Amino acid sequence: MSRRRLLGTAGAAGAVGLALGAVGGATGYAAGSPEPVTALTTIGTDYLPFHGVHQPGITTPVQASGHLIAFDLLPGAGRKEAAALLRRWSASARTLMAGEPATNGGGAGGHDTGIALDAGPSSLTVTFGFGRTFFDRTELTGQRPEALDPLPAFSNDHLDAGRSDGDLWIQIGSDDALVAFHALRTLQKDAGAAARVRWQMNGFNRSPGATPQPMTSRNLMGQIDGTGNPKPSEPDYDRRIFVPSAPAAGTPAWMADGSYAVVRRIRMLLDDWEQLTVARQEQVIGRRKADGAPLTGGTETTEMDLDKLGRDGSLVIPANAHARISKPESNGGAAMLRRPFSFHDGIGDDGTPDAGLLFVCWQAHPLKGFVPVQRKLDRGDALSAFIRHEASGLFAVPGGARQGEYVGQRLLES
Ligand SMILES: C=CC1=C(C)c2cc3[nH]c(cc4nc(cc5[nH]c(cc1n2)c(C)c5CCC(=O)O)C(CCC(=O)O)=C4C)c(C)c3C=C
Ligand SMILES: [Fe+2]
Repeated sequence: MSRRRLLGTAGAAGAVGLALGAVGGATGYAAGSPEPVTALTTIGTDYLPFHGVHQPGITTPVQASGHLIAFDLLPGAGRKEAAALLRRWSASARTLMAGEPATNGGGAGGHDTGIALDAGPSSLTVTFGFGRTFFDRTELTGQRPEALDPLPAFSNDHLDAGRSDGDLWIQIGSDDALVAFHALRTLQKDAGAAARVRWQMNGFNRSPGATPQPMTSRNLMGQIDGTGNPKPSEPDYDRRIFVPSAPAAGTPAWMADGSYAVVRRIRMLLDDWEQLTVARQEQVIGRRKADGAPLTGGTETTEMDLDKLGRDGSLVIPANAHARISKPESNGGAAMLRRPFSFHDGIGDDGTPDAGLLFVCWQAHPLKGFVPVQRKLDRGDALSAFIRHEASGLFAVPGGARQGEYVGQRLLES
């Protein structure tokens, strides 16, 4: 049974999937065994469409496993080669997100590597973006959005140029690590003679089902991280995250329904952080560690009371608390959708964990999202003493590919 058929059955309804499983559909570890075959869990069957108004992987729930990868076009590769590459990448993304084997598997004879065999789509998303340098290399400078102007330098930056920026960027996410790695290998092979990897970062989040009920994920500092994100129920949700369908003057038409991704590799100084008492850690953020509730009381979803004073007359949520400073109300309304992965790359040269946050945030314009907030954080965030920004990227992520289109077609064929 092909991965596609598996999806078609199990993805349609759990009961149907179960029924087919019972009549012998091969679902992985049980294949070839005499035991009755068990249907995929919902983690395997969960499927997100490739085609749509927006690219997947922006407002879709963050997955357990992720790869961020930037490519530079190779000498001799221009607009034509870039268009062919985006066409190949889009075809692979569509195929893999549907749970089918890769058509350009890269093994001898082009067969699929088999890394994701037996698994369902597992919420795989693949998201493509263009970096500032892409536009000169492809002689599309006139189509470069001004929103791709370089990010300002911040005092807390320790940026490694080799792990920053890039002509092209891909974000891969899946709730299965093998499905995510399979997509990574396939897309790397698709790059062929057109582009080479500039940098790659691997991340993770909590697995679905690990907690008794779904909840906001924790980061490697142990904090509930994501509470203050814009909510789909809020009237300005789309406006904050996406470029309008009819972009304003100054924004090229090909960015309609697109978004801008700011990517920061943020090292956490975990040895220092873990020296703090929980009470002190909570003062740094302004929220309780156990349940993410504001220090002013309530539950995770209760609004912070920024004016509340304690018995000693000082602010309950300190003036330099991270959650206070980063609030839209403290930044002229600037807001972003944070969709990060944690990372851990072993022990660094200094003997401390090379671990932290692959901070990915999405906004309609970086000057209305990341930039003003980071400027403010840079000046007085209590968290700054415990983190270090080590790499940075800003990418224009075009709207989703409609049926029959590839991602970026409206730019590359403009
Ligand atoms: C410039 C943007 C931001 C960076 C960089 C950033 C780094 C960073 N944040 C945490 C942990 C938490 N952040 C929280 C809230 C929060 N952070 C930002 C922005 C940046 N964070 C925003 C916009 C917000 C939401 C503020 C609001 O509207 O309430 C929180 C509190 C819980 C939550 O709302 O998610 C935590 C915890 C780390 C560890 C980190 C770098 C490693
Ligand atoms: Fe934050």
